[in-house]
Amino acid sequence: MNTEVKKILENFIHSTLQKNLLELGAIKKCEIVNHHLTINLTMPFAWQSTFEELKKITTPKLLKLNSVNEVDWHIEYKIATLKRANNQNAINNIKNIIAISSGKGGVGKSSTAVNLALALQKQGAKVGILDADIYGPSIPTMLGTENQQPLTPDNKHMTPIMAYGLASNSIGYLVDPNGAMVWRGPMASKALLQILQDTLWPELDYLVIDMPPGTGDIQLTLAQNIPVTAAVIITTPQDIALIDAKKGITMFNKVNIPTLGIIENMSYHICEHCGHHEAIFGEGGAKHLAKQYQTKLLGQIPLQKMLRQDLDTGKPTVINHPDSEFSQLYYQIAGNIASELYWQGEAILPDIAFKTL
Ligand SMILES: Nc1ncnc2c1ncn2[C@@H]1O[C@H](COP(=O)(O)OP(=O)(O)OP(=O)(O)O)[C@@H](O)[C@H]1O
Repeated sequence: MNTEVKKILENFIHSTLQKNLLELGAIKKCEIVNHHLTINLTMPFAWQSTFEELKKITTPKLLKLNSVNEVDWHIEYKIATLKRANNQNAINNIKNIIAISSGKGGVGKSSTAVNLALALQKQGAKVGILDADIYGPSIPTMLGTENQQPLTPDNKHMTPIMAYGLASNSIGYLVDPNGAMVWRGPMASKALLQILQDTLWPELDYLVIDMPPGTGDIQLTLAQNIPVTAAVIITTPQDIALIDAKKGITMFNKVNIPTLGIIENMSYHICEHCGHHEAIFGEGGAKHLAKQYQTKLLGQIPLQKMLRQDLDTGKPTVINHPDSEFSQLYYQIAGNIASELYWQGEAILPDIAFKTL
């Protein structure tokens, strides 16, 4: 590799990189032919927006070199399969499972889960979402798929419902909304595990699971029995939500599932008229909580009418307003999640993780 090019690539520093691109082994080709530089990268975690930054920052530097007058960038993803908590068996075709959880209902767990799943996809990954929220399965409405039902080609397995490239399954596709509310205890956790296992998931780098809110028996049984890689806790800034978020972290600790971090939703309100930011539910709580439990504050999402309106029409903001500042926030948080998962985890061979039906 040309030493000057190498130096420029080595010097690219970013919060998603704990090693530089060369140490990570991400540069698969770096070749100059007739002043034409070709750089091929292979990344083990979803990284598309940082790749765009890399190009923007380093291309002008590379073009200043005498030996280069054109730069051609390529990226491909071979997302690493990371060791699951408690060495559980993998679900067929799924590399990594991320549980999105909240100690308390109504904090925006499902809204965040669906936008993050779509944002992970935009970051270059193959993604699915499982709505395990038995109390109020809202993902079908948020994806605009509430009138669809999974097919059962062999009367045992289900084909997931595809929406915006996401593979989804939900208890909401299978029972009517009123029926879902009466599910209790072992029956609910058993049904959810069955949905997870009996869905014919396509090959997925990440499956996002929208967990039922709370920290009771159902949540504990699920956390224990799903081969989760790591959990993310959603909270709002109110004291009451933060107290419950603590219970969530404690629950995951109890079953040895690492908490990747906390996302604070409805963090502040942006005035539609003057753009003023107001922390109506209080300030600093999630940051303090993350510090106290030695985990990260992965991001803060404002209270914003557009986020709710987009979900109500079945087109989450990441799809309906992909260039908005709110979508940028979701991309950033998704990038943080993918990189944190990789750096905190231990890569294992995918063929060990995969089992056949
Ligand atoms: N940042 C936000 N700005 C505006 N509205 C939001 C925001 N986050 C969530 N909402 C709205 O708040 C309501 C509750 O959100 P959501 O269903 O995601 O919460 P939840 O924690 O999953 O709830 P439950 O525990 O009942 O399943 C929804 O109408 C959603 O559109």
